[in-house]
Amino acid sequence: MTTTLASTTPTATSIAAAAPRPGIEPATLEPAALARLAVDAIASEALLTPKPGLVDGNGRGSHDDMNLQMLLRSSEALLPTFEGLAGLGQQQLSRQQLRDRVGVLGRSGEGAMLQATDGVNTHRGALWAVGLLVTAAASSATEDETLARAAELAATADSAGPPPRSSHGQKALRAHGVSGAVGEAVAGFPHIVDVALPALRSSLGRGESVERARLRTLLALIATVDDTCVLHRGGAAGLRWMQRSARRAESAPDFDHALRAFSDEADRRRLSPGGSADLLAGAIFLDSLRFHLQENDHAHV
Ligand SMILES: CC(C)(COP(=O)(O)OP(=O)(O)OC[C@H]1O[C@@H](n2cnc3c(N)ncnc32)[C@H](O[C@H]2O[C@H](COP(=O)(O)OP(=O)(O)OP(=O)(O)O)[C@@H](O)[C@H]2O)[C@@H]1O)[C@@H](O)C(=O)NCCC(=O)NCCS
Ligand SMILES: Nc1ncnc2[nH]cnc12
Repeated sequence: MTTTLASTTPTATSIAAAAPRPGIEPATLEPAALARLAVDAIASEALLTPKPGLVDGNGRGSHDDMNLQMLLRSSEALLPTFEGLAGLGQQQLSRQQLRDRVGVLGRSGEGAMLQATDGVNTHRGALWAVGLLVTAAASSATEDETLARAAELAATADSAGPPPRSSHGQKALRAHGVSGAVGEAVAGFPHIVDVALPALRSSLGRGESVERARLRTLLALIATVDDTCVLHRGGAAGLRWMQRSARRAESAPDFDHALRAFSDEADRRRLSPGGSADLLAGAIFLDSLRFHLQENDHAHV
């Protein structure tokens, strides 16, 4: 049985009321519905405000070459790629065949993103993380299975791929010995599983708003991720400052004031936690998947 996506917007109360359940069935969602959830997750991250160093509803953060409209255009441009990835995930292919076809589609998605942004790298990391999760979710019965399949896909060599390019991430990886976007995926997205989803769900469980829960989740990620975007611009000292500031803001008595101050200072220092933003989108995607499946499930009771 396949289910199309109900056009419902999660509210704090409805999400908090939905207890985790084993045995949910992502594989019953149509590729188009999975793709819409993926794009919505990436767009929700962009719209979340205020964020330290990142583009948000207040402005460009520490990015001279991006703005919110560009990020929203870029998210929407990824819709056909996500739908194609979910379709691939549902085909009977060997692991290697699937990896190679995902690589081809992922690179063409990067092309669509760059066309929508006149060449600016807005969402390479989001396409990588959420693309793997969408592919995996299309044929998985639980959240754990989705994460395990995504990790397996990331760990499989892309035999159709070009030689690795010299990206900011590659340079940070060499200079600082961190594992970056690839290491995160191969390890099964530990920052989504152990940091982001617990932060998101515990905040929602306490009755906080969806927006507050996502801001707390972003801070929890910034405090722990070795973000190659921060390393590229600020080196090890920049990363240490970013992580310490996120921890302080997270536990400050006046959360809104502390987050605003952190955001202003990160903008001023020109530091941007783009990797944490992408992992937040991944966590929102997984959580929204669970929410919609529960909604659909309840509708059938
Ligand atoms: C395998 C790929 C990820 C490519 O690998 P590559 O080594 O080229 O990529 P990296 O640079 O290492 O990382 C890619 C992006 O991942 C985000 N990221 C950073 N750290 C982490 C982390 N610890 N965990 C998870 N994710 C992380 C980050 O993306 C965000 O930052 C982008 C802006 O970055 P950049 O342009 O470098 O920096 P700016 O500050 O904007 O530049 P300046 O203004 O200073 O000039 C932004 O896009 C955010 O998304 C990293 O950039 C993968 O892409 C790949 O192989 N693709 C091939 C196709 C494929 O197989 N796809 C499969 C799935 S679809
Ligand atoms: N909100 C954002 N601002 C800048 N870069 C990003 N990469 C992913 N999300 C981003």
